[in-house]
Amino acid sequence: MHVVVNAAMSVDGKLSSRRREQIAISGPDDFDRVDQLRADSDAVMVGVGTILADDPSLTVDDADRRAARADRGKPENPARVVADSRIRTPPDATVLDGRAQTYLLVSEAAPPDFIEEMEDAGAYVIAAGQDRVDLTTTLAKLEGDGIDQLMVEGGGELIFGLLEEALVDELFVYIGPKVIGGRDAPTLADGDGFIEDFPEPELAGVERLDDGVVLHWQF
Ligand SMILES: NC(=O)C1=CN([C@@H]2O[C@H](COP(=O)(O)OP(=O)(O)OC[C@H]3O[C@@H](n4cnc5c(N)ncnc54)[C@H](O)[C@@H]3O)[C@@H](O)[C@H]2O)C=CC1
Ligand SMILES: Nc1nc(O)c(N)c(N[C@@H]2O[C@H](COP(=O)(O)O)[C@@H](O)[C@H]2O)n1
Repeated sequence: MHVVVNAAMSVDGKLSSRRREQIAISGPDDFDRVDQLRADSDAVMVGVGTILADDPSLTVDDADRRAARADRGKPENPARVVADSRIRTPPDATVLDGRAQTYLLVSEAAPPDFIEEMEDAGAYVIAAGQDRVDLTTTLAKLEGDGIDQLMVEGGGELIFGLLEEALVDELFVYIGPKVIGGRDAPTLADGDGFIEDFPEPELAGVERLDDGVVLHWQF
């Protein structure tokens, strides 16, 4: 499986403010680039923190891109994947609207009645890991289901979890003209942080876009 992480961050590395509400960091050209990345992917993944904060659709906006996917024999939209250890995804979340297949990755600690509720809402549930999702195992199961190209849109906890398990192949970071600040605001990679063996990706590209810049890193 090839894993591509994409996120937009402020000048000071924040994905949002301490209120964890969605903030417009990038502009229309960057959203178009992100839409193309979605269209090129078999699935788009987020953590449940992003579901609760943003309620994203994770679908492809551009009708031509959806049609091009259908011409290639693929579903119009990539599958959606949510890492949600104990199931906090609301049954009325937009990712469960039936516009694409949705996988919920949960841990063994997920309450069985919640699992049933999610399955009733149309999600395909994959469980691995004691207290939090075992990302290596669950991504391998997704690959077994035909997901070869996985795009990850955040947030910071999930991105760190993937980096920690050396599961990231590429990272696109849009840096927009805003300073958000705040010690409790989410950053690109949260979790416990590294204290040694820091991942050291190579810079593969730099592009000016909207009023900011996209950095492309390869691991
Ligand atoms: N600017 C941008 O591009 C984006 C910004 N955001 C922002 O990020 C914030 C949400 O990010 P976070 O709170 O960090 O939540 P998150 O979206 O990273 O989700 C974290 C949750 O994922 C689940 N998880 C399960 N297994 C895990 C594992 N092995 N490793 C890590 N997480 C695991 C846990 O339930 C954990 O609480 C919101 O404020 C949202 O607006 C989110 C996506 C993109
Ligand atoms: N690329 C980008 N730029 C920004 O300025 C952002 N705030 C975000 N946020 C993420 O974009 C996703 C929106 O999804 P839908 O369009 O609703 O499908 C979501 O994951 C946000 O967290 N991204």
